[in-house]
Amino acid sequence: MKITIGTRASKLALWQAEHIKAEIEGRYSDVEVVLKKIVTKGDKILDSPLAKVGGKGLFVKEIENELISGEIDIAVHSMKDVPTEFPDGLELFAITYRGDPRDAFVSAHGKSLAELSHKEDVTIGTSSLRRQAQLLIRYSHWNIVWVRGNVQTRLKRMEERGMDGIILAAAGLQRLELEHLVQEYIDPEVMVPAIGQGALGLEIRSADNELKEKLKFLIHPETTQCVLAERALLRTMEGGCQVPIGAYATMTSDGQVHLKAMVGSVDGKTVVRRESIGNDPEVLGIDLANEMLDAGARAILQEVYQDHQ
Ligand SMILES: NCc1[nH]cc(CCC(=O)O)c1CC(=O)O
Repeated sequence: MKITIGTRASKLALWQAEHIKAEIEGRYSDVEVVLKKIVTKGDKILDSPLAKVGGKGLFVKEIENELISGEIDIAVHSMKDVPTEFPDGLELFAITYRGDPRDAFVSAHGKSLAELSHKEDVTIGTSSLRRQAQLLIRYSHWNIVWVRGNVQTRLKRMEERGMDGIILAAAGLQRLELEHLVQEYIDPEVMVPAIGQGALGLEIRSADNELKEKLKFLIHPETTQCVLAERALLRTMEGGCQVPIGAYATMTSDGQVHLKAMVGSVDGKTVVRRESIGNDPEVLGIDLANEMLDAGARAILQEVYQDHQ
């Protein structure tokens, strides 16, 4: 049997696809997995201002089209880039084990966030409103600048533009064997991670029952429950990937889902934080989102959408 995985061509995407390929081939000696690289709209406009307002699914549409037409059988995504809605005929079949969910600080001159906190004229790069908001909550006098592109490009821009550092996902740096660049890992309480950060997701055709049967071993039940709660919250807030929303869920020792979330204004001046514990990830995410919307998140998000249209 041959299975084709569709993937973006960035080093990180390829690592993730290779990782799933190795898992499948390690499990079945009679299955051959091949990778097909696909260029997405998001890849083409990476450095344009358009990418900033990109909208939902900039990195997945072309891949989904190839799934529908049968060119590929599986799409491997970073969970945090997967839209909350799927086209007819496709589904998010598996959420795999979650790696490191944290954000990481890469420092240009070996200084920690605490050391930089007293300095004037600090410039930090990020490509996420979530990270920007959470940096400004603590360090309101810092200058936050936009860096886009894949992990390697962002590191290069940091040097070229003389920034003091950038924030990246720990999981991405670890997968690219760039862990040595991390100055510090930021506690998820201080910087709440992006929805699904660190987990991988497999999208397949809903009707492909044979493949589903074969791949069910990749499903990680605890991660799935946690990420489903985070995604229910995001969906209820109608947030794409470019919103200042963070959510991170863990399992309690008695098997419940503990969801913590924050919504912050882009300038870091207003923030709504809530947490809750429950058994049903969907209900938990939806209820917490509604509670937060009523507690000020609705106003924050409306302002973000107005400014970024
Ligand atoms: N938005 C890009 C992206 N998508 C997934 C990761 C990292 C890996 C992950 O979170 O699973 C990154 C890089 C980053 O945010 O620094």
